[in-house]
Amino acid sequence: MKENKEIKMVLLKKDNIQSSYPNQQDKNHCIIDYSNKSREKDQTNLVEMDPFEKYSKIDRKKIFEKQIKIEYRDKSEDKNAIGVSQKKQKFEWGQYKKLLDYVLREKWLVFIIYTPFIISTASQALIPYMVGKLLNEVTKVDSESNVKSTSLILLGLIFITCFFGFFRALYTNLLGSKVYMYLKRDIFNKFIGYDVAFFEKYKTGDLMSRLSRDVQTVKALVSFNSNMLLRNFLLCVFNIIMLFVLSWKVTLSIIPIIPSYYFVTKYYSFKSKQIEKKISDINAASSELAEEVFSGIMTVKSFGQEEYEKQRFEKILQDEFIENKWSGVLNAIFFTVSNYFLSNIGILIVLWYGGYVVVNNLDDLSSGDLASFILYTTSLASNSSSISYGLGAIISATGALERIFEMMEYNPTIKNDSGQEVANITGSVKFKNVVFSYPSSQVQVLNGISLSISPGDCIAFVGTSGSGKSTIIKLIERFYDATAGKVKLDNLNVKDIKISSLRKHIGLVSQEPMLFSGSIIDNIVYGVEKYSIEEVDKACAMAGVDEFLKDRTLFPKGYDTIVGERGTKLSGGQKQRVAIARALIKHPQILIFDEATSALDAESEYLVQQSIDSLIQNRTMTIIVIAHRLSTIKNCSKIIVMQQGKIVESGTHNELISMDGSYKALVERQLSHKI
Ligand SMILES: Nc1ncnc2c1ncn2[C@@H]1O[C@H](COP(=O)(O)OP(=O)(O)OP(=O)(O)O)[C@@H](O)[C@H]1O
Repeated sequence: MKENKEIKMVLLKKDNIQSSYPNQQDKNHCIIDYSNKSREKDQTNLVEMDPFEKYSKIDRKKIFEKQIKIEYRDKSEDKNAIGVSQKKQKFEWGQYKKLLDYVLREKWLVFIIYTPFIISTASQALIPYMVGKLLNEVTKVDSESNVKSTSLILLGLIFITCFFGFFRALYTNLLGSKVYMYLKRDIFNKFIGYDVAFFEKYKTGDLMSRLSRDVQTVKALVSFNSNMLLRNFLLCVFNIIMLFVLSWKVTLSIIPIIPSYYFVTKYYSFKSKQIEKKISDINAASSELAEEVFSGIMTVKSFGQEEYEKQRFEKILQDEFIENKWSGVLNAIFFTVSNYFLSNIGILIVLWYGGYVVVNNLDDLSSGDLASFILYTTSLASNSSSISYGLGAIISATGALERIFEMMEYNPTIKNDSGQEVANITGSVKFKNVVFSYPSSQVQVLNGISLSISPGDCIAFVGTSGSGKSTIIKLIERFYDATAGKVKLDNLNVKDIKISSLRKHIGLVSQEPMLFSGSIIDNIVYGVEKYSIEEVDKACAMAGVDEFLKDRTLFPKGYDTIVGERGTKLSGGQKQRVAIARALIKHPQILIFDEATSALDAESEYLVQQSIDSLIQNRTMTIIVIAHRLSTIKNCSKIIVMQQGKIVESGTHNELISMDGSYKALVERQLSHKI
């Protein structure tokens, strides 16, 4: 690890910084991932830079005061180090083959789209030609009947273009919406089935982007961009043919304009993509800040930090404004050059040289043909610039597809569909020499845990913070697999039990109860297919929900009271009691309380504690508790004391007190602090 004094010596191109983030285990240790490839190639292009300018959450003041250590990681050779979103995007056929599978689920629609597509494109291509023909007729004397018939043909072409164009647009949008629905459904269904490690590997923001922005990009590709690209390409080819047919001499005179159009548009889309990327990064930073501030509004207010947060937001807004300003400048330049300058210059050349050709009879070109020629020229210009737009859209869609399919092809270590169904269990749990490290870290969190819990036991885990108590629960629930050793339920290795079957027998009440928006009863019967109202009443009575629901002035709708988003309309204690009722209605053989009262105030803690204590005393299932309350711990058949991933003591309350060890110290500390 390099010390901060080196920070100013780091010479890196801005684009070479991949990410900078604090180490999860140690906030005073920060990691900067960078790619060093271009260092050898182009030393002159390197600049001394501040690697933290990307609005990372790292406290910059602390960095420069050298309170934080910086570790640089050269990721040049590490292909997986760069998130897909940061890879250079290019066309990849493999991704499109996967997308094609989705598109071809609607074979008939694809077939239907291409019929109106071909007809509308062909008729549109003929319109400029017929305009020229009409002009020729108009300029002829005594040719009224031809004017009429030519006008009718032109009208017919316009009608055909509109009619079939409408159906083309309608069906391509329908196809795009269907692919969008299939893809979004598959993404959600895949994600929800993945193991917990997946949700640690990818940030929630990334998952949300796959489901929103990326699928939207793919939808735009299917419903619009791919179709338009093909249409523009066909029109370009047709325009060029028509220009040569009308007059190869005048065509040669405007040839230099066509590539100019193409290159101006290409440069514009390249530059605007760069600016868009910056704007989108800044935008993400502002959303992140707003989300953080609004979700932690109590803390912000209690520390009186409203002004500070306003300033942080203002700084981001200013940066966003500058980038938006540049985007505006770029747009103004582009539209002036392409729409005003190049197109008008093109028309001028055609009229000037074409007029000269017509007047001097240098080619077989009439004034009507000249009008067709101008229309084909402008059509060619706009179609060729649309092609480079379309190509840009395809490249962005490639990136989106790559990100989507990378996550959809994630291979979870814990699979939902393997293992056997277990209809009934007695509720015994065994750990045999269990060793465990979290997938995201090398640190060994459990070091050879062996324990045995008999059916109907009440076991309490106590110990210092970070000693591994909650980790044990996660292994019983099989959120993770033990790195070594065995976790057994009723003498069956949990790895051999089907996940849904395993979790059906376990009721978990965690520290922060997660309620879903909906009514109280919706939350209680969450995940239960069949229930009777008597069962709900019984679970509510055992959990103490009936205690607060009795108050009809506060809860006039009883079970049907809407709890609000994440249960915000209920107090912490009320939410926790609903969570207990939710665990009980499953009739679990193993009931787990993981610090169920620690996030509550004293009054709520007392009420929830009463429910837990009575459940323990009248228990009909195995109960596992992580708690610091002496009353709860005392009533358990066994207390396991943990320290640094190891069991250091175990026994009943009285046995442990007589051992005069860690447990006794813990109890004394608790009594002296009246915890
Ligand atoms: N998802 C995770 N990824 C990496 N490390 C983790 C993860 N969750 C917990 N840890 C680490 O595992 C260790 C044990 O954590 P655990 O939550 O089991 O402790 P605990 O005894 O329940 O603590 P507390 O009483 O404070 O809740 C801690 O050092 C913690 O930093």
